[in-house]
Amino acid sequence: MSLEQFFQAIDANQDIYVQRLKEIVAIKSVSGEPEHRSDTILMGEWLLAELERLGATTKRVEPGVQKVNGRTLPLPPVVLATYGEDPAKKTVLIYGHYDVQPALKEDGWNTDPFTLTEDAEGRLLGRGASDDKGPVLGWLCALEAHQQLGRDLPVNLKFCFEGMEESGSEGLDAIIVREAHDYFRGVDCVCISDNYWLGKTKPCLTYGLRGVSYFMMSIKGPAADLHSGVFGGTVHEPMTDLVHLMSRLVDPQGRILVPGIMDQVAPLTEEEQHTYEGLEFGLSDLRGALGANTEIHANVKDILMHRWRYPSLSLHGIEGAFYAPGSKTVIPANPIGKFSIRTVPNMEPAQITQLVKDYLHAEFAKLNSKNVLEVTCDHEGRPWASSPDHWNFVAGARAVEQVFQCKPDLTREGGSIPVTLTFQDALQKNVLLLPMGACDDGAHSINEKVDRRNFIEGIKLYGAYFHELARVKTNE
Ligand SMILES: C[C@H](N)C(=O)N[C@@H](Cc1c[nH]cn1)C(=O)O
Ligand SMILES: [Zn+2]
Ligand SMILES: [Zn+2]
Repeated sequence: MSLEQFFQAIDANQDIYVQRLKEIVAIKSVSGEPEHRSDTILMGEWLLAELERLGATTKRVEPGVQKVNGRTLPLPPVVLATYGEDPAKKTVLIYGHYDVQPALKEDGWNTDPFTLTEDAEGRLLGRGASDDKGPVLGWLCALEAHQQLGRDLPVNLKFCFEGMEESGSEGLDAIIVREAHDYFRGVDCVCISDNYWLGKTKPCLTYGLRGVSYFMMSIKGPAADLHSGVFGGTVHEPMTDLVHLMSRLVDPQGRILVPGIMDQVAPLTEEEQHTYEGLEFGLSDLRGALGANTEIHANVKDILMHRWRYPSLSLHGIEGAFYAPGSKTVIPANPIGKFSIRTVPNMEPAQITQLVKDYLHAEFAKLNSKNVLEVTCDHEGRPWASSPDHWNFVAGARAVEQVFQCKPDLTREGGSIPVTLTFQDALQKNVLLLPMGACDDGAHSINEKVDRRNFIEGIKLYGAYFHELARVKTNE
């Protein structure tokens, strides 16, 4: 089949695809919120039904249960599917996630986060539009378009879609390891579309990710919240201890204050130095995505190195503290500070957790507080760094050239998709990250969007990738 015909079909169907994206953005699959667990499961079921409609053989895998604040919640299903089993064709495994980050209109969204809304610039606004419902749906649209044109897919497909990626991918690693020589037998390469272009115009292929270790720091004091007029000045206030400890984690220049962390970072090699050259990325791209001029580093190379190859520590929030409008005079009894460390090669998650715990307990001891500190690591995912020389990347680059008439940038990513390393290790196959979204999509933020252009050209890219995979020589 000429790719031109396929591209025309995607253009002709684009409104149907956008409508379908609207349908799934409306499913509030927020994995981190127990009240949306049933919606998250529903989203998994939507995918199972859609895959079956497209003629795939599906398998629903239950990862088990999760304990949240004393409640036992079922984990959303891992959706596995197979489409085509022709031994003469290569088999590519596609991974994506159907859960999303929390979103409230009151956070500052201009539109309802769960109603996909297109603005005058062709931005499709809605939670998950870019991360990761747009890409997940995109793969299925590329498959459907082939069927509508009466064309065979040039590759066999396997799918693995999970519903807990935004909450530590609980249960997934064990399933991948278990299925590596069973359901995933015969897989030749893996492709994940769950990150973003460096800028707004040029596509990229991605060969590295940072890991993430997510911490909860609880300070327990009085049995219940207190009246600050009655008790203020007479008790050790948990918030005072917590805010002090949180201020000891990272300085305003982004330097991590926990001793020993930077010692583990892989040294910078001459070869790596060159990977920051010639990329289509400038300060204006960063500022555009930030919506501000608040960058720490002055030049592009430093910015990218601090996103890709150095760790960072971010403070996310405080649970159990007063945050509503008004001026409630309360002393919170048990606030929980949340922060995470983005990890890089050669950091070892277990050692990082120990360093953080030891440091925070030592700092807490200096306060002579009678409150009780507990530090836990909620989830940890390892960093991943690969090489873009594999034929899987060659196929990805050729697909980019077919759709965008340019060579892709080769990038690493500051975010984390811990399952990438699991696939690479358990299957012993190459993993390519092939993003659909742009740098300013606002994933995890308010007003998340995917541009109509990225969504539609992204579907073309996935189809072109299937064809280039079929064509590429495995020794290229
Ligand atoms: C890059 C990917 N789309 C993503 O957003 N991953 C999350 C994974 C995560 C880990 N803990 C919570 N979410 C991320 O990088 O934050
Ligand atoms: Zn995400
Ligand atoms: Zn994602």
